[in-house]
Amino acid sequence: MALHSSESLAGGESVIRVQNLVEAQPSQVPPQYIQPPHHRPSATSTSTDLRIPVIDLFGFDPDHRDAVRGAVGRASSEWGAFHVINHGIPSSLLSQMRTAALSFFRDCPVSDKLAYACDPKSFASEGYGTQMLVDKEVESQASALDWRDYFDHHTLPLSRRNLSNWPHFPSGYRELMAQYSDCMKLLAQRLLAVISESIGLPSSWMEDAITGMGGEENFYQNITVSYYPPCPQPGLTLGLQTHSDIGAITLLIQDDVEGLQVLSGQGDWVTVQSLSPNAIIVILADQTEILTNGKCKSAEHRVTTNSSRARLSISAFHDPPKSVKISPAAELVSESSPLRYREVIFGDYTSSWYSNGPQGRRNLDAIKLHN
Ligand SMILES: O=C(O)CCC(=O)C(=O)O
Ligand SMILES: [Fe+2]
Repeated sequence: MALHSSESLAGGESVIRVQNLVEAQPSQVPPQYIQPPHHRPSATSTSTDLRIPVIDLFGFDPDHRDAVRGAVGRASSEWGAFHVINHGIPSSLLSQMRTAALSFFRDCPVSDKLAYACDPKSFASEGYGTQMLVDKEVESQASALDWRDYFDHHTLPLSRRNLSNWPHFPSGYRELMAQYSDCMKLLAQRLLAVISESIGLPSSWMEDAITGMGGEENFYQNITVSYYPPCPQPGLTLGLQTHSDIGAITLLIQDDVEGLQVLSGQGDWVTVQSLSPNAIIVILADQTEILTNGKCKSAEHRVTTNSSRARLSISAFHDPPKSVKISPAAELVSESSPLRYREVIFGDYTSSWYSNGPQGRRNLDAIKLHN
């Protein structure tokens, strides 16, 4: 089965990005992007009343710590996703990052972008890509290709950071991305401390567990810029299929085009509102759910498409290294709260995720203990 149409582009590389498909102004999407009926946005229940929580962090002021801890604890167990404001990251950095990322996708010629093409044969390789890997789900037609192009940056630890792998256009992009990476790392660390405290554990607990006590060199971060071109048939497609994030905590910014949706506890899809350009969206991921024995929820989410405007988001993923073993905190396991997940090695978990496809929370469900 042909999973993506291809055409020969400058540089002789046979590859297609969604953005190139759209340039031909098709009235219909190619069949490989059409979701099976039960995955289509039109077939799933969407709530317009619900909103993910908005949490004021008060710049991590100790005088507000108790209130912030309570709000983060509630949002983590009910939603696994929330907005944060007054997080300490300058709004100018967020807007410069959005502008630079959009300019790379909009203004950089295709042939220049393809100079950074990621390796389609390896998982999570760095660079400019689109969903090309054939996971079992796409192969069996249980899902379809994402209506999305992206640029993945390996940002941390510093030993993985090589600025020459990142866009040279627009000017200053590389330095800006490096600065953004450092700021997001700091915010992730501060949020992990609040989350640890919210479940009654020492502030350093989550970060120690994720890094396997390995410190800075074991604090992994990837930053993905996602670009969702307008889609002629939004009812049939998804910008990004339903999934939960693999790692520990994702920090995301979006532009003023909505599209990200989170699944509520009641089973309705809730659109993440375009709040203020300064807000950052926090999405808790699978390893956080495992470590907290289910006290924090890994949010199931997806991205819908629209026919009029391209959408941009920037996700900073914070992950354990492949070798680290992740299992629920002994302190959170008791007779009234039995062990809910078996231990995983993070590298095994990611391999299974990439070869099976996310299928909602299937990979997390597969390690659940039913006791
Ligand atoms: O584009 C978005 O808003 C979400 C991106 C996302 O969920 C991801 O990259 O894992
Ligand atoms: Fe995600």
